[in-house]
Amino acid sequence: MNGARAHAADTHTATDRTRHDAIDAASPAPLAAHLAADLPVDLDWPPRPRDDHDALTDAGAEDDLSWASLMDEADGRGPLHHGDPFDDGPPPDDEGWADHAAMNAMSGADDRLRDDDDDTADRQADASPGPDQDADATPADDPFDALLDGQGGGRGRAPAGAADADPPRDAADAGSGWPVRGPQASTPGPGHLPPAQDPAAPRRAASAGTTDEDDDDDSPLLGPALAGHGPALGAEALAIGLGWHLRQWSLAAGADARSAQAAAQAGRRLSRALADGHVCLQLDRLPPLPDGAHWRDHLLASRVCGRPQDAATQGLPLVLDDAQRLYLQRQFDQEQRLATRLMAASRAPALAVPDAVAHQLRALFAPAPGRTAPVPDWQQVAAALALRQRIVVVSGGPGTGKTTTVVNLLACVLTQQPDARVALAAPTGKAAARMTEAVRQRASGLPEHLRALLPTDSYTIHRLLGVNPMADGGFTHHAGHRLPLDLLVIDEASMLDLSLATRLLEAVPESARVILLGDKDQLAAVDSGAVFAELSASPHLGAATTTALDALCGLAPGTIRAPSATTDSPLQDMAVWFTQNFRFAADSGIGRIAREMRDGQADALVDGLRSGADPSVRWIEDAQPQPAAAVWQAIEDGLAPLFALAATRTPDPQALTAQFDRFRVLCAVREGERGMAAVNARMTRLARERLGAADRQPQQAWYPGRPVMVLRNDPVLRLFNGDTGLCAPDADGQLMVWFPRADGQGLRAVPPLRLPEHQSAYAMTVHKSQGSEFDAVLVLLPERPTRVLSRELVYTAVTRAKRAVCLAGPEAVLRAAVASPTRRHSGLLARLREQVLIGRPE
Ligand SMILES: Nc1ncnc2c1ncn2[C@@H]1O[C@H](COP(=O)(O)OP(=O)(O)OP(=O)(O)O)[C@@H](O)[C@H]1O
Repeated sequence: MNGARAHAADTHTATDRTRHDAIDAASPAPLAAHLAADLPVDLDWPPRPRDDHDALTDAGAEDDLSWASLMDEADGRGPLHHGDPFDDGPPPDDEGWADHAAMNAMSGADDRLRDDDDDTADRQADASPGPDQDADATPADDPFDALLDGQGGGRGRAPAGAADADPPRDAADAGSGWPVRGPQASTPGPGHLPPAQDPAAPRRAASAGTTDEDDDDDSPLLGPALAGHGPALGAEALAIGLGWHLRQWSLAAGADARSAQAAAQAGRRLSRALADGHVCLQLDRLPPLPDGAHWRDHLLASRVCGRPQDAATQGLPLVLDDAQRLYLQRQFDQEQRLATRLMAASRAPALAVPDAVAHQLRALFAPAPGRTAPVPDWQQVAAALALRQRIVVVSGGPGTGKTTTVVNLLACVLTQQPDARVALAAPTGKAAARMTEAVRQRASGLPEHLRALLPTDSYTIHRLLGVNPMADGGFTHHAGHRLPLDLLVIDEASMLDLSLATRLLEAVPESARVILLGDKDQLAAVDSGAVFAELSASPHLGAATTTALDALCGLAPGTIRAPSATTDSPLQDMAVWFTQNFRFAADSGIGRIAREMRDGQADALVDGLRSGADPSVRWIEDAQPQPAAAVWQAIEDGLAPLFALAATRTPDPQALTAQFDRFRVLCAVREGERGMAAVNARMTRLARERLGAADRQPQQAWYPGRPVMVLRNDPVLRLFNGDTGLCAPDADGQLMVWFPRADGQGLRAVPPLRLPEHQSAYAMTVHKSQGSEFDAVLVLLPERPTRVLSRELVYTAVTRAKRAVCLAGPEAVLRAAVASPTRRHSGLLARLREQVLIGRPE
């Protein structure tokens, strides 16, 4: 996740472990004994890790669906006798089977695995410092020129045969030139965290003495049986576990064996679909059952699956709606709650806009002298809509003026109500900090008295809601205890998954305005759902609304005509699209390739890349398993200024951070020779060589200039999954890790030994880069098409770049990505339509 990964991973860890325990405790001994009698001997365990091309909901994925094969599949019976990580021994009794929390727990565990899928820590093999090959190398004057023209000249190449062994951390730290400040050594000062009580201490104590690499184990939920097997296997184990539990529950409830088996199979596929970001499983995309049997009939006979409209089946673990969508109860419930909340906002009467505010709206969006604004000005339309409506969704690519619009909207709202309680938030700390800074910059043209009223801080959504493991749903603020707000702006809202979007909107008072900003063409949330894309798919404005907006914006009647919707959504008067880019000219390199990717124009994209016509875009065609020398060179050139700064006597944290934000390697995948971990490992070696060359004795885990990304939320330290920091000495010469402050003003220091789980961050996955921007990026594609590659992924990657982008990979992989737009199965629109029927008078 997310981000998300922007999920409260720490919070979830505890919760999910509890749920997992509940599942284990729920195993019924009598059933297990009964099943043991007919266990197959040739079980597929451990299950085959799914290969890159396994489309989890692909109808053709498993076509041998004879009843015998269904019975024999590793749907639960296998793991029971082959070291099933879910089976902790003889189950105590069968009472727990009635507890469908166990099934929801599977869903929660899936959520966590999505997080791990993206977050699996760095298993880097650091190198001892090698011989000084090029100590005197000076970085290119402008690293991006070098990156783009490929004229790096071999600076700082890692020496062949450099050892890959990491020195033992403690020993190395003790003998190194850089002291590493631990929790006790920390002296509070400006920007330093106090040596506070640390609830995470027991967890860290448990891993005390481990190396960074040891810390990176990503399988706390699954236990030793799956350690090191990677997230695909973990997700598969969860799917198997869910199938197994459904089958047991179904049999225990008196269902016939075939229906129980169908429930197990469907549950297993549903679990995989959730792990792939879908909210539900489309039954009509599954291969037919043998003997002409219907999935639906068997599922409804399985006694673990109910229809939404049947009160008697409420509380069963599976829900099957009339359009063949199969859900876990939890996701169905969230979809229904979100639809209810959205429809309530949509039905609320429009807010009155006083004349003074309308006047201000026209003044703020007046074109600059000498310029003609497009008619209508969609920025103005969006702001006008947000003055009238409770929830507004603004979708636009980078640089289309979303922040500018919000600043002007805030100015209008604060004119009307100077004491309005306004909050800015985003799914990640980085995005939140960027928004604070962008709002500050865009507000420079506002009158001083309005500027003074603008928020000076942004929140991560978790911080806004208040992560609280003891509270209902894990947050302090929820439907029963709403946020004290009049207006909430959420940036990077495309990263919101169904669960977080539901909780967030439920926690906002119905009287408040919510503005969701994002880009519908970017990657959706790592977890289930694509709420932002679904809400922004329909930019339809009703006739009454366009009439009112024309008047508010001072336009002639009939001027505003919304684009046609791409879906038949019952929501209207909610979404606005921004298409004009004010940062890049329409024909600029980055803008052009982003548009071609978004629109699926692979031929034009490849032709443009090959031509090399635009100096801001570079293409390194590279189809080998190992990145080509030119790719490594481009990466080294991009990082050379950071290494050079880090090797100075007293590297300045602020300067290092600014330099680090200028260039990033974005990888589509984590593992493999072209994955994030491999790039991080190689760049770590290189960094150490450079520091060694500068006589900085960098054998330790912590060295100046080491960038790290936090992988687990730590509310006490106010560090969240995805936050990046840089290691640099403080005024006392102690190595600290420096993170941007939430208010975007400067940095704060955290002692390295207090950090929650983290990894080096020279390279990051594209998923993790959402919400961040860099001057230049190098996008490293894998050698073959993989399941994670999509149009949205490459679009998101290139739009992280502000000045220059370098794409490296095989043409076939790029084409395959552009030809693969993501579609997430969900029933949100169906739930919204149901709400329309519910609200319709008899
Ligand atoms: N209507 C406009 N006319 C001229 N320039 C504009 C207009 N709107 C925005 N800009 C400029 O375009 C740039 C990008 O604007 P802004 O930051 O608001 O876009 P954004 O969509 O929020 O971008 P990002 O998604 O990257 O944060 C800024 O320099 C801003 O001043």
